Amino acid sequence: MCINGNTNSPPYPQRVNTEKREMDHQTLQEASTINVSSLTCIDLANSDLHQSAALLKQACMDCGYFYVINHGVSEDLKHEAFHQSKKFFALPLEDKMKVLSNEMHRGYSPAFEQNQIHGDHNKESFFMGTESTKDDSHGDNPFYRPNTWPDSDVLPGWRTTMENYHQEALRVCMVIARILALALDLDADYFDTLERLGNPIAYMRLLHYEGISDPSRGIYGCGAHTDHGMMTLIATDGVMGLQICKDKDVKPQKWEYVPSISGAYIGNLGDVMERWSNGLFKSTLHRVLGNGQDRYSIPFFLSPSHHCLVECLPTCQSENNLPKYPAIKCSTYLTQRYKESHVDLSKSTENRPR
Ligand SMILES: O=C(O)CCC(=O)C(=O)O
Ligand SMILES: [Fe+2]
Repeated sequence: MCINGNTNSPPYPQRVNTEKREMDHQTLQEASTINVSSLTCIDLANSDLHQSAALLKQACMDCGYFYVINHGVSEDLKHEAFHQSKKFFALPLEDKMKVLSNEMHRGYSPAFEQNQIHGDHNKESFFMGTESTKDDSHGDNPFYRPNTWPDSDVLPGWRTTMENYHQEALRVCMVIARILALALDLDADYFDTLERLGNPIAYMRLLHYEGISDPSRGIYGCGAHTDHGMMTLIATDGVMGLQICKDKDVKPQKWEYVPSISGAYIGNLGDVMERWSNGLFKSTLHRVLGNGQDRYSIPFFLSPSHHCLVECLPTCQSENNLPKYPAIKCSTYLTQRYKESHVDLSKSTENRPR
């Protein structure tokens, strides 16, 4: 399941046990027909960055999905984030509705939100972004706003846990961004500039899937989509559900499960990265199926700064390979993609990138 290309490391120790646990978890009827994807492991402790870059490049050209190990996020913090997430979703609906998603799309969204166009989504979620006030340098920009938090009397420590986790996930993404730069024949710090990842748009979403999907009726945990930003870092509670479709044009579509590996993140690229790389790196179609049991996950979505001009990277074009996508400001692109994937019931012009 995990192809660990780092020949200096021992095989990833959790591999066998985790696979068994995942298969125990999945309760779908036809286990023998389940396709499970093999993904590359990127080891962030590998000091040979060029070796990691070569591995990541192959993974990004193939499907843009990979595992991330030795990322340095403590298991305690991750565990605490899931624990607090479960506590929030276990609150009575009326308590959760007190932090209903605001016009900035931060806060709680109940299951079967009525504005998604890729099927009904049988999941509830809580969205938060980089904490920012109107008075700081971002002014009125909708991508940088204050978050909505549950009452600290009801959930003590909740906000601190989520802010710490957000900060750690961002740190990991910044490390991956350096390896991505090398994989694209750029300097390692190419994405680190103020315009690119200096003030990134960094959202995190707590998700609770309620277990039931019925694709024949258009009901999914999460319908087929690509992520809009640069990259996503996903932690799950280990319950199977995430599937990828490497070639969306092949009919019938072939879906492969991406199992979680204990201690590892699942990383994937989004559409901004596909545009930047002129289509060399893939933003792959994915969805989540319910399999009869609750599932919790925490995806973290990284996009460049709102004013970053997303245009074909210098190393991804030539006389024979001209830019395929017009240059576009990051905030314009994310707003446009959000509108395309949601029916505007709220009349809100603001954005919530995925
Ligand atoms: O829950 C997951 O595993 C993936 C969620 C996802 O794809 C998304 O929220 O964009
Ligand atoms: Fe996604």
